[in-house]
Amino acid sequence: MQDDLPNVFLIGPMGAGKSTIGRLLAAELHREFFDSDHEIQARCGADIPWIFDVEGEAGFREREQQVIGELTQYPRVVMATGGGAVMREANRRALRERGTVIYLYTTVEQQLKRTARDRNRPLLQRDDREEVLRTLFTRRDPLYRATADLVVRTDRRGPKAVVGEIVRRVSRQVDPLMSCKA
Ligand SMILES: Nc1ncnc2c1ncn2[C@@H]1O[C@H](COP(=O)(O)OP(=O)(O)OP(=O)(O)O)[C@@H](O)[C@H]1O
Ligand SMILES: O=C(O)C1=C[C@@H](O)[C@@H](O)[C@H](O)C1
Ligand SMILES: [Mg+2]
Repeated sequence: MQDDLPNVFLIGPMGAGKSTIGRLLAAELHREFFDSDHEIQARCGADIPWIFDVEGEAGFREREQQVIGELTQYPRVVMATGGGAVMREANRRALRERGTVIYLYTTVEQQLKRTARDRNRPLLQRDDREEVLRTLFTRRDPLYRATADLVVRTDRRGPKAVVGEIVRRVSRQVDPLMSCKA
């Protein structure tokens, strides 16, 4: 596998597949994998619902900015971010300046299916989940697009096929002639 690729940062909404695809992509590229949500929980010694309960969403966003600010400085990593990471300008800037940013796009219908039984996403622990996801999509989709170098759909194919597309498209960005090679 080509070894001169930049850091790869995955952004997108809850259930887009950032954590799932990020882990597979890192294995494919022989890169270290970080997940900012996991890192926040490990450092805090508590899960995300607990942080939201005790510190509020604002407390969680502070922790998230700290973690993204640090992890984006590592070389040669793949990092999955949380769905709301793009809400802060400092995060958008760190991601854009320090790697290739990929927006994993999916539909609200897929998000609903993929997060149906989950209890670890505090923003979705309510009856009007569909409305919440649609509101977040309207607010955040322009920010995902403004931050990303590439948009990759995850609603029509499984994680392995998505990883294949990411590797092909990121490689092409690094070496545009690759698309002409056999
Ligand atoms: N391309 C895909 N096709 C089908 N299912 C998928 C795909 N990608 C992820 N999933 C499934 O969707 C669920 C949510 O995926 P994942 O946790 O990776 O999302 P996420 O983007 O990291 O969400 P969050 O922002 O909340 O951390 C998982 O059960 C995963 O197996
Ligand atoms: O979309 C969001 O705001 C969130 C997504 C998750 O990845 C977590 O970062 C947290 O549940 C908040
Ligand atoms: Mg995740």
